[in-house]
Amino acid sequence: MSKEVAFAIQDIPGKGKGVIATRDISGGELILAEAPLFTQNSTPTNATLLAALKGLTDTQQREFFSLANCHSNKHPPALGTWLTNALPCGQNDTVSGRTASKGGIFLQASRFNSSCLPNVNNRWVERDNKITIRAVRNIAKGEELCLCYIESWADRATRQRELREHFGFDCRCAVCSLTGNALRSSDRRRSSLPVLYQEIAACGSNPALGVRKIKLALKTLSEEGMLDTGASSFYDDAFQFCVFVADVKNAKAWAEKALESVTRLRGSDSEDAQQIEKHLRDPRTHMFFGVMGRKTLSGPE
Ligand SMILES: C[S@@+](CC[C@H](N)C(=O)[O-])C[C@H]1O[C@@H](n2cnc3c(N)ncnc32)[C@H](O)[C@@H]1O
Repeated sequence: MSKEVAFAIQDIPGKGKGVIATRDISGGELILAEAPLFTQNSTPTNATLLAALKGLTDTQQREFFSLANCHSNKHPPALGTWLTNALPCGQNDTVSGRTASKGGIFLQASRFNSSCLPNVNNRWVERDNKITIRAVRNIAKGEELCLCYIESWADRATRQRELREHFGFDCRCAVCSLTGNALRSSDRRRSSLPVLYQEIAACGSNPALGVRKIKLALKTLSEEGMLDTGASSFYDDAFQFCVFVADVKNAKAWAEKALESVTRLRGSDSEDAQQIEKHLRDPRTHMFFGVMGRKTLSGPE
């Protein structure tokens, strides 16, 4: 991590507290690595939370209850505070259906607000028992640092419904504030992404079509300003299609894009990055190399 702390937690008008960059931050930079105050399985009850809180010091209990609680009308304080602040401790990805089996409360990481065009990404590092937060792009001093709490590949009405129901606020991020044609285009692009994702997954017997659809998905992400956060799995899929048909040159080109993207999002020490790096060195080591007979596809533009 860089010598100088990159952020400060402060009051943000209309959002309670939030996190502001106190200096310029480079894309991929590790901003925070923090151990949880405590963790729970992904669906705790008020009783399991109270039992966990008993194991904490008075100061830690006060710190927990000083976090935001947007569910104070619906749930007891411990559960309301958990539901407002818990972050996944494991892989959490609603598009692919992976859901973390536990969550955690973090005194700093739980202060990051949400945007549908986030500039930071969270990852749980099991080995270190810590959550890490990285910049997904260059960030200027003074910008607010935001995660995205929900699945961002959805139209505005869906995103707003989720954020209101689970986090009690009306999102006014740059994307939710679009109007007219700009909003319609954004909605169309974001709604098309989960469909493309499924279609690409079904292209195993037609890698050439798979790569064409991947290029369309990447164009869509780029137009939506989401390449930084959304492209890595598409790059990896394109790499795999090239591997199926023993297209070494294009497999390497896609793997390079995947590695660059995953490293920025998750760090070079992440399992995903290490796996891609291994295949980048020699795509022939991939278990599905050449399973479909030789063919030349295309590389990234
Ligand atoms: C995990 S907390 C984030 C930190 C919180 N703002 C605080 O004061 O501690 C989640 C809560 O922050 C607020 N919040 C997060 N993102 C927001 C946004 N984009 N606009 C308004 N409020 C937001 C909501 O009240 C939400 O329930």
